[in-house]
Amino acid sequence: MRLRYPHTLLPLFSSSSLTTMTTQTLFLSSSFSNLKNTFSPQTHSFYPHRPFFTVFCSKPASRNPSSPLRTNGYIGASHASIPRPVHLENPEEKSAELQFNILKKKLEAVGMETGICVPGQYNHLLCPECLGGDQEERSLSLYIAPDGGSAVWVCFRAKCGWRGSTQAFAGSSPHSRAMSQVMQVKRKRKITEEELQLEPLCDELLAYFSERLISKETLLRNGVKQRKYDDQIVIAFTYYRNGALISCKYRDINKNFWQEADTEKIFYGLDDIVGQNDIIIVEGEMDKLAMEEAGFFNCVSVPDGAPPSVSSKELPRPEKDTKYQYLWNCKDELKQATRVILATDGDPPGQALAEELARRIGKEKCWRVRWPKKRRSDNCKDANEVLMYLGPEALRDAIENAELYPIRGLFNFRDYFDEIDAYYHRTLGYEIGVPTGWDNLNELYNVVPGELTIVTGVPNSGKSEWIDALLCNLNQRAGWKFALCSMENKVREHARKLLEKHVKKPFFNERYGENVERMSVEEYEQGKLWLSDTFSLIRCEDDCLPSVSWVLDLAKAAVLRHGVRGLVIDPYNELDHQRPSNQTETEYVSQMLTLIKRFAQHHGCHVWFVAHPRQLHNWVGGPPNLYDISGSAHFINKCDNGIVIHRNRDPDAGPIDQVQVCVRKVRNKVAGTVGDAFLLYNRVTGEYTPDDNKSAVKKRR
Ligand SMILES: Nc1ncnc2c1ncn2[C@@H]1O[C@H](COP(=O)(O)OP(=O)(O)OP(=O)(O)O)[C@@H](O)[C@H]1O
Repeated sequence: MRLRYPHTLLPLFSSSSLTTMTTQTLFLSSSFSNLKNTFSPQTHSFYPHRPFFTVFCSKPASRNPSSPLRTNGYIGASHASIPRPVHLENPEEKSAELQFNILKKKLEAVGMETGICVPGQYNHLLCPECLGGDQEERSLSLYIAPDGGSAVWVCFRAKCGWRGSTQAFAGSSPHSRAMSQVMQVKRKRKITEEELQLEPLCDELLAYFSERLISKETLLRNGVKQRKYDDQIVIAFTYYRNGALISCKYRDINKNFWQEADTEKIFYGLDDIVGQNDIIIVEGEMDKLAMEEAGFFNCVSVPDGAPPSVSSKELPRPEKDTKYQYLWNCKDELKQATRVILATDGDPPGQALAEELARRIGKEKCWRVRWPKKRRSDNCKDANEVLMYLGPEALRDAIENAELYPIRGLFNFRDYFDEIDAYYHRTLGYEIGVPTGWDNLNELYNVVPGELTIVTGVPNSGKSEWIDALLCNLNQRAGWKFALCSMENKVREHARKLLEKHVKKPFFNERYGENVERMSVEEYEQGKLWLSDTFSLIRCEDDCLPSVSWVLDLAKAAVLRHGVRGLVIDPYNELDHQRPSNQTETEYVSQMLTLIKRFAQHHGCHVWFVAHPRQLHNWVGGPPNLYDISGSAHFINKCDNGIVIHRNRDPDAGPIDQVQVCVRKVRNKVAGTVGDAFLLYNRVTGEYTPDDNKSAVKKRR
């Protein structure tokens, strides 16, 4: 078999010629028929048109799964994966074999696996540059000339686009020349409408656009043309910059898109946004045309559609940002715009495109469009659908009602109106807090979900007792359930104290029972049910101290499993407070309280956190200050409510069962105000009642 060098391919293998290679020249070349005749049977499956077309065109943008040009454009080349032997019988053939082997070595030197490569065909390989991305696609299309003496390749992954060519021998004598260097070529062609043989749209295509409500005038203004490919007429969208034709994108009857080979990717309609303050970016040429029908000329379309999803990676450097080159190469036009309206498709890829564009343009000047409903259930997908289904007025409305592009962490009150409405109408309940159960204290303190109350007081002042009594009241009034992390309490002691308050009878009648009737077995059994139903216990079974995050994780589980509305952590010093050596206690407390507050807010759970005051040297028996809390002033700074529990121990100063509840801080005026309320403590049942003799409440806001 004789291998003949196809003269149409010769220019490919000089360093400059690859850039001048066009789809058209390859496509129209009469030599393909020669090739076909010459290389049978090896090339019997070699498609003269489509494969060249697909190899040397940029990646098509269509998301149509049936598209033969989709994703990697390899449809015509799949047979290349079947290795075919090359039979070389005479000296010329041996020489061809030699140069093919040299060529293979060169290709292997740049990382290509040439084991299954066949001359005269398109071979699918793993691209050594990008390794086929996450999917490890065989995205490199390698064409080896039928004589095995030269090769040209391109990677079809938009993010890679690696392309190049090489030949076995740079000169005439294979033995006298060193191996030529592998070249990478990324230069862009200059094109003209004449060269591309673009023609005015025929009546059939005008009718096609007319059905989509795109007028002839709009088509003319945007230079929409047609072109013959094979026997097919395709739509040609011309891409101009400063009045010069830069590229052309084609669309066939099956909605396959492809771009003129080796031309720059720019926005479609780029000249329309020059000097504009407001710019609209859409996802396709049809949408750009639709925008014009609605009166928006300041609109461009991206040249190659949307990505499947938002990239999780950092933004690449502009020169490496292959897919979005069209943004970088018109950055001046974009820079002068003060508002960029992203009117991409409403589907996930369209939204991913909006996000990718916004990431690059700067979200602060981006707006986004929500497409209106097409029918009762589904929304219009894009601008052209809005135009077709709802008309130009609706399209104008959609653009005029574009909303600010969301920026993570930056909100408007509007974003919270549902929540604020619920607050105003008090539909969630407890918006103004649950009363404590003691009328005099209710004027000062009410329990609001999601808040943090710090409770302090000197040792034995009755902090834990008072909190338990409060929980019992809240359960009785509002049915709240609680998670208890009370490290100092034995479980049975804690159960006793809670049951006494609930049943209002002593657990025992010895000593403190004072001949008051003891709770009956029935009452006790019922009480046990109430205990189990109302409280979840957070306890560290082993000897080590629990950390705050450990407690909060379990509290979260209690919220989700049992619907608890309150968490008690009693006391602070029984938690594990190991901190890094470079962190002060103040910093640590601040961070810890932030964690607790986040938990409270996120789960709408009120947290009572008991903290002891530091040692009071000259204590004269009065209530301590919140600033006396050991560890940090952050306790008072960060809490929503600060309460000091104090009890009188001097019979001359007043009744010794009197408890002073000093409300020292109330951040939320809806919840109460600062002041003191006096309760009387029942030693037998642990209950508290308002002290009627001391009903005056001091308010010192
Ligand atoms: N007003 C009061 N009159 C008399 N005894 C009280 C009063 N309040 C609490 N007590 C008793 O004081 C003891 C300690 O109460 P409690 O555990 O609630 O105090 P505390 O402030 O939490 O203590 P600690 O600082 O040790 O954590 C209990 O036996 C309780 O019955």
